[in-house]
Amino acid sequence: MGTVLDDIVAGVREDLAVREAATPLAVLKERAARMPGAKDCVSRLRVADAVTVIAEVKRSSPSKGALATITDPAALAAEYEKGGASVISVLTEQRRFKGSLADLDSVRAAVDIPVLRKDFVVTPYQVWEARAHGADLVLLIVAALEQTVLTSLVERVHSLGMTALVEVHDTEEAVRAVDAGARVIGVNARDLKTLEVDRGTFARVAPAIPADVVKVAESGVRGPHDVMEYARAGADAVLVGEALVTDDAPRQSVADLVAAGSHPSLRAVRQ
Ligand SMILES: O=P(O)(O)OC[C@@H](O)[C@@H](O)c1c[nH]c2ccccc12
Repeated sequence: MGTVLDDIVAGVREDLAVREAATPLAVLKERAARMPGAKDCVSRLRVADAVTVIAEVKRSSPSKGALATITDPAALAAEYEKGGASVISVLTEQRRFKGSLADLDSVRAAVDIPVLRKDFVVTPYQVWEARAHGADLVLLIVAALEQTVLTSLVERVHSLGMTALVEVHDTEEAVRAVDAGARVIGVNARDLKTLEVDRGTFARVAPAIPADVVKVAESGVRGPHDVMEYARAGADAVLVGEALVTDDAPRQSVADLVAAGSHPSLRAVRQ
């Protein structure tokens, strides 16, 4: 029996085959060419004296099941932006996360800040798709990719002007991400093979990431306190989903996380 990650990727490949049959790569490339260029993300994610916030549009997850209905992802994303989010993450995986490329389209049209396509990207077709739908960043998960494939996908993302957010869960994967040319690395506190969350993961893995690479702490942020913990461990940004989609006042909650990320007490530890 495979891991949760194997199961998800198998489903993603099936859905992908359907889209590939419907929309040839050449058509996607034409659409991508007509899109406004991707926005620079590194400078927005790494800001002096502050941890930035990536706020996620997420309906459901394999670990928790249904989280929120989110009938209007554009409206939610606009709230996140007003609260001070630096980037919006949009889950586009359909089976487990109940996302879609249509969600990406509506969020893209609703906000000015960069948008991340969050999916299980395993082929160049999905990278073109991300650009054709206006994404500025693309998630690439090291645990789901062989090294040569990872390297070529990072290159493809960067060659289309987008930024790869390369996700790791341990030191070995962090080294692979760096070798593959990642400029932004996300350390996921959730193990995608078991779905368990360990908030200590970031602090253990961060030392393996070079100083010039942007460090994102992903998953398990419950509120301002966790943002400050991740900040003290050296995070440049945090990626938050569940705590925001299950909140009645997402704009205020993003604002609270942003405020925690620039709390004066963090200056001394972060210089
Ligand atoms: O909902 P949380 O615990 O705040 O986590 C958000 C985000 O990190 C999580 O959705 C995530 C991180 N890496 C992923 C890879 C695929 C799907 C989802 C994810």
